[in-house]
Parts: sequence; structure tokens; C-alpha cells
Amino acid sequence: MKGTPTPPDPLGSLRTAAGSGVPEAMFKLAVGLVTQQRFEEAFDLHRQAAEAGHVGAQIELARMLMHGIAGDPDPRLAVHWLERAETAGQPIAGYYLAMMQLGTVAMPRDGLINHRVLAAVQADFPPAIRAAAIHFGRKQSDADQTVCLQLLSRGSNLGDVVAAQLLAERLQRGEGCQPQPQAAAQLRAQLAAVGHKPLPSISVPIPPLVLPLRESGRVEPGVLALEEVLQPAPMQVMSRRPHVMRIDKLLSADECRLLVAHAQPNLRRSQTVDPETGQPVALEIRTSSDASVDPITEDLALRMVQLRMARSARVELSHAEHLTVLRYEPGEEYRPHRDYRPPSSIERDRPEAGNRARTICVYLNDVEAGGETDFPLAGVRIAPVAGRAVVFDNLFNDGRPDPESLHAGLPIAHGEKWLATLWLRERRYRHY
Ligand SMILES: O=C(O)CCC(=O)C(=O)O
Ligand SMILES: [Fe+2]
Repeated sequence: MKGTPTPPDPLGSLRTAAGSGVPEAMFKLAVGLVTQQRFEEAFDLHRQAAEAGHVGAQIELARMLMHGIAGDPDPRLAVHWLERAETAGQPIAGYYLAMMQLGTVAMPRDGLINHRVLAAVQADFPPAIRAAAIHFGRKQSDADQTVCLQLLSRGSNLGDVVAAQLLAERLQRGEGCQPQPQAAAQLRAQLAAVGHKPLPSISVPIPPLVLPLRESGRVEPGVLALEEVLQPAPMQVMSRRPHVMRIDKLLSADECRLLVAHAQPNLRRSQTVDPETGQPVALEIRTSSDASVDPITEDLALRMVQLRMARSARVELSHAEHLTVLRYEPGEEYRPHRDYRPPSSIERDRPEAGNRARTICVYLNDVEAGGETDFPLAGVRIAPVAGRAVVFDNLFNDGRPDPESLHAGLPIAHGEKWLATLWLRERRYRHY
């Protein structure tokens, strides 16, 4: 039959080698099939290569299992494969285990997290370097600040764009170092050349650290102690009914910048759940743009920030929906609304997790004018200040919706407002 000739199969030679059971060929073919979105075939090949002892395939198989690509999520089986790869000497497997440990669903959150992250840093894995840099950047001592900068430049030299963005901000402002505007400008020019917009101006004083004391009775500088994230930050009650709280300096400048950097390339016009149909639609009630963190692109640093937020709201990370980062420009707002969802919308998105019990929002920058979060029935209005969080209950303790949780993001008068929102369900929402 005449017609268009069949295009040559770019994976052809790999198929031959994979067909004769060469693990490296099966792995490479699977990676190629993933880029063509042929997930079932890829999963099968990764599984065969993993069983033959290929550590790369063990990790990729585990990642597919974590996210439920080509089947239902199976975090426990993912742990099994990651542990095998880690035992075979692959520290990147340990990094993914540490990510899972933070959620405590499939693994306990124990001291191995620090060992694992450190090993991945030593193996030059950029996402581990970025998370460690941000961790050290929260500590006040000069030694820790220097480690933060060293790690950011190491990440940046390895091609990590976010590390480069964070480094440029620190060099520009002289955070943890002398101001180096020329070096910052050079870095920013390189970033602009590959399409990265400059970050908004963000500044948060480093908060005093409430660290669990080590055996020596003090916290050694230069020591990775990621359990710091678990220390609940002091909060101020703004209203008892409805229950509204405020936490200042919850996130550091690096953490705020990280969230903006992650969201900025993916912003779209915000959508709101239509109360009639439960479907997401663009409505005048909410005119911002936003981007939510896709679990597949979620890295350790992003997970640490979300754990800090959930922990401060006294809720398990696994109860959190995916983090949403919002940007409001002048005139944009989120008119008075409540965060609990109509039953029709809950039914479409993990009904077993229940409704949105609490919300935590963190302001990621200072707004020139406007943009307060207003609770009209509580008579409370919270000014957007970088790093500050507002936490509020949407339900009563017995699970009934609290109509007094009504709140609004007031219109921006000048400047722009960046905000990160985590909606926390009554029960577990995430797989790990
Ligand atoms: O923009 C604000 O201050 C409030 C945001 C909000 O209500 C939400 O994200 O649910
Ligand atoms: Fe809200």
C-alpha cells in the first residue's frame, strides 16, 4: 500500500539490545519511552532492568511508583527499590528516601534523613545541594551563612538555575557576604539569556533559631540538622472565633525566593471552584495568577518548606493539598470567600481526605500598598510582610464548616503580592 513511509524508530537499536535482555539498554529505552509518554511500556522495562540490578532503573521505577505513573501509587514498593539502590551505593536513592521520610506515610522521619541528604550533597546532586544551602541559610552564624553561599555557588556551577537565582539575590544584597553587585549582575544576565525573569525584591531578617540541642548542649555550625524544620514557630492568636493566627518570619528570604522561582515560569490565570458544579473556572472573584507545585517536580527544598508550613499549622504534611503560589498585580484580588469546598468538589478530589480543615498562607514579598488578608467577621486584617504566615480554621472541631472563616485577599494598590497557600485536609491527602 502506498502512503507516507513509516518514520524510522529513533529507539530502534535500543529495542534490539533491550530485547536480548541488556539492563542498560532496557533502562535507556524506558527513559526514551517516558519522553514519548509511553508509561506502561517504560514501567515494564524499568522493572525488568531493576530486577537485573540496574540502580538507575531501580530509582526511576521507584519514582513511577511514588507518583502512580502507569498504575496506582505504591510508596512502600518505591521504598523497597530505593533501599536496594541505596544499598548498592547510589546516594541519589537516599535523597528520594529522605523526601519520603519527611511525609512519614511510608517511612519514619528519623535521623537517617541528615545522613542521606549529606551523602547526596557529597555526590554533587543539585537538588540536595539546594536544600542544604537553604537549610544553612536559615542559621545566623557566619560559618553557616558561608556554607550556604558555598553550596549555592556549587549548585549554580553544576547548572542549577534556582541555586543561581538565590545566589544572585544574596550577592546583590550582601546576605552572608559582602555585597557583590557586579557578580550578581553577571549571574542575572546569564539567567536572563536563558529566559529567566528577575525575582521580586524579597528580604526577611534571619529569625532566631529554636534548634533541638545536640548532646554537646549546643548547635555546631556547619552541621546539617534538618529536624530544625519540625520546631513549631511561635504564633500569635489574632481571633478565637473564627480562629485566626499569625506567625512572623516563618519562611526565610531564600525559601520565599525558592517558591517564587519555582512558580514564576508556570503562572496561569487563577481558577476557582464553581459552587454550583464543583468544576474549576476563572471567575471575577479571584483575579490573580497562580501555579501549583506538581508532585513530580517537587524537590527536597520545596518539601521542606511545605513541611515547615504544615508543621506550623499543627497538621501532618500528608494532609496537605499541593502547594499553590499566587501572584497578584495591581487591582487583582481574591474577594470574600471561604476555603471549605462544596461536596461536589470534594467528591472529585480525594473524598477520603475530607474537607479543608485549615489553611496556611505565607506572604513571599512585601507589598507596597494593599493586598492585606481580611477577615471581615473577625475584624482582623493582616498586612502582607515577606515570610509572615496566616493560619486559620475553615471547619469547627467536629468537621462542620465555619461560615465565619470568611476572608479576602484585598486588591493590590501598588506593587505586586506573592503568596503561597497550603490547604490542609481533615485526613491524609498525599500518598507519601
Ligand atoms: O490573598 C490572600 O491574602 C488570601 C488568599 C486566600 O484566601 C487563599 O489562597 O485561599
Ligand atoms: Fe482563601
